[in-house]
Amino acid sequence: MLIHICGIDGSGKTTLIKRLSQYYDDSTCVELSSNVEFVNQVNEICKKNNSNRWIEFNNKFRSMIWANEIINVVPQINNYLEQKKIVLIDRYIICNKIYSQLEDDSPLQLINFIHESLPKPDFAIYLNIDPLVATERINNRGLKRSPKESEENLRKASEMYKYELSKVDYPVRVLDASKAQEEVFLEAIKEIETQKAKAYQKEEVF
Ligand SMILES: Nc1ncnc2c1ncn2[C@@H]1O[C@H](COP(=O)(O)OP(=O)(O)OP(=O)(O)O)[C@@H](O)[C@H]1O
Ligand SMILES: Cc1cn([C@H]2C[C@H](O)[C@@H](COP(=O)(O)O)O2)c(=O)[nH]c1=O
Repeated sequence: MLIHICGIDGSGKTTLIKRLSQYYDDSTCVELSSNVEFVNQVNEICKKNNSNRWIEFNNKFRSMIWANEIINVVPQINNYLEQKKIVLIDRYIICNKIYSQLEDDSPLQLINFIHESLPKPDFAIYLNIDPLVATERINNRGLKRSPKESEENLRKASEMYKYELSKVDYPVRVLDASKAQEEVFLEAIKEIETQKAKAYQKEEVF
């Protein structure tokens, strides 16, 4: 079962995925990390030249780097799905679609073609949060903020998530991510159990 945990930055995706993967023995989280070395090197080179990757790479190019990350984890996802694991993933199709259009809303056909070739999530959990609350959390985290975490971008991404998720042909459960971590976690479990029961019923029929 492939579950896409999504939401704007600071909505609590990493926190929730970590808890769910500890709770479910038969789960695994798929991390996108194959280009990390490349991105770090680009950052270093840019820094030496008083620049940064957001100046040097346009939005579409950065999105292709992340699309490539997704392509690279597909064999891993398929392998886990064959083993009947619960696969938890963040930064998947919808996320890539949104960030590819955040600063430049012209569509990039290639991104859509890539997305069509990827394993479809069985369902998504959307962590809904006011961008202001997300901003506070990001600030409290104490890490350097990426340009895409500006309040304006969070607001835009929040609207885009709602629009994109309204178009998908798989179930989407919207959770109130401003609630306490424990509550969000329990509601996510409830949803996973519901979807597991439905999937089980389907298997029984066929
Ligand atoms: N329900 C919650 N209530 C309060 N704080 C939370 C909650 N969930 C997560 N946090 C805190 O908010 C911060 C952001 O959470 P987290 O890193 O999980 O979000 P994220 O969606 O993965 O962000 P990003 O996309 O930027 O990586 C962390 O400091 C985390 O401890
Ligand atoms: C463009 C884009 C970004 N992301 C996510 C992945 C990383 O956490 C950050 C960093 O992005 P940056 O543009 O390189 O600063 O954003 C993503 O998931 N999908 C994308 O298309």
